[in-house]
Amino acid sequence: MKRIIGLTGGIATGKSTVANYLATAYNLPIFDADIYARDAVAVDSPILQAIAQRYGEQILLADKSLNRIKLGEIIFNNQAERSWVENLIHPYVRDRFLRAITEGLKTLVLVVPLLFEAEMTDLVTEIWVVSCLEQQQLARLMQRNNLTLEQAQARIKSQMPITEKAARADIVLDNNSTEDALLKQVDLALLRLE
Ligand SMILES: CC(C)(COP(=O)(O)OP(=O)(O)OC[C@H]1O[C@@H](n2cnc3c(N)ncnc32)[C@H](O)[C@@H]1O)[C@@H](O)C(=O)NCCC(=O)NCCS
Ligand SMILES: Nc1ncnc2c1ncn2[C@@H]1O[C@H](COP(=O)(O)OP(=O)(O)OP(=O)(O)O)[C@@H](O)[C@H]1O
Repeated sequence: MKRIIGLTGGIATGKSTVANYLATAYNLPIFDADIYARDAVAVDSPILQAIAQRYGEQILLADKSLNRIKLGEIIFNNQAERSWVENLIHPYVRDRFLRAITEGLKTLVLVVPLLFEAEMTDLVTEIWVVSCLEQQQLARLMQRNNLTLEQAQARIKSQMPITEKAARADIVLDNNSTEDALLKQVDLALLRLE
């Protein structure tokens, strides 16, 4: 049976840190929902055209690509608009995952920030949640993305609370301490469910 790890967590809780380690230390193939979601809105794609029709040409940059900051301002502050955008993009992301799973080797890792929210748990055989306290999450998010407190809080609030995600995990990776401490838990998690 294939082993398909669904790696999730809250925004900026440490998913990419874990995924990079799984790729470099264990040579595991990584498939990332955020990258597929970017492909979905490539210049001239039908999905980007639909977005431009709804929000006007101002949602595009001079080179016709998506103005991600503007779309973020809309969807992280308005649940109805977020659902509208997600209904366009998530089926595309799911389809790309399905193809990756069919073509993939024995063990693969799907990095899916919205694994629960977008109902993609059926794609994976085990769920890992990278978790940290909201204060840490806020600090890391504000620093990495250069966001104000309000902007960072809006993004966090648009996701399922991390405690709920942790309650539904097979493995919870605690990322309140150092990166080394996080990666040691990854070593154990890989062994535990083998
Ligand atoms: C709004 C957009 C343009 C902002 O782009 P930006 O470059 O600032 O962020 P990026 O795409 O790298 O996402 C960063 C993180 O934001 C969070 N996030 C993204 N979309 C959502 C969403 N719809 N709901 C909650 N959190 C989200 C995730 O934790 C993600 O890892 C972009 O996030 C987007 O297109 N979102 C809708 C598609 C989606 O749901 N993507 C999630 C993966 S399926
Ligand atoms: N244990 C840690 N100690 C200090 N900084 C950390 C730790 N873990 C992660 N970070 C930093 O926090 C930020 C978020 O981590 P990372 O990018 O791995 O999160 P993510 O869950 O993949 O984020 P996103 O949902 O936005 O894709 C990064 O700048 C990362 O370097």
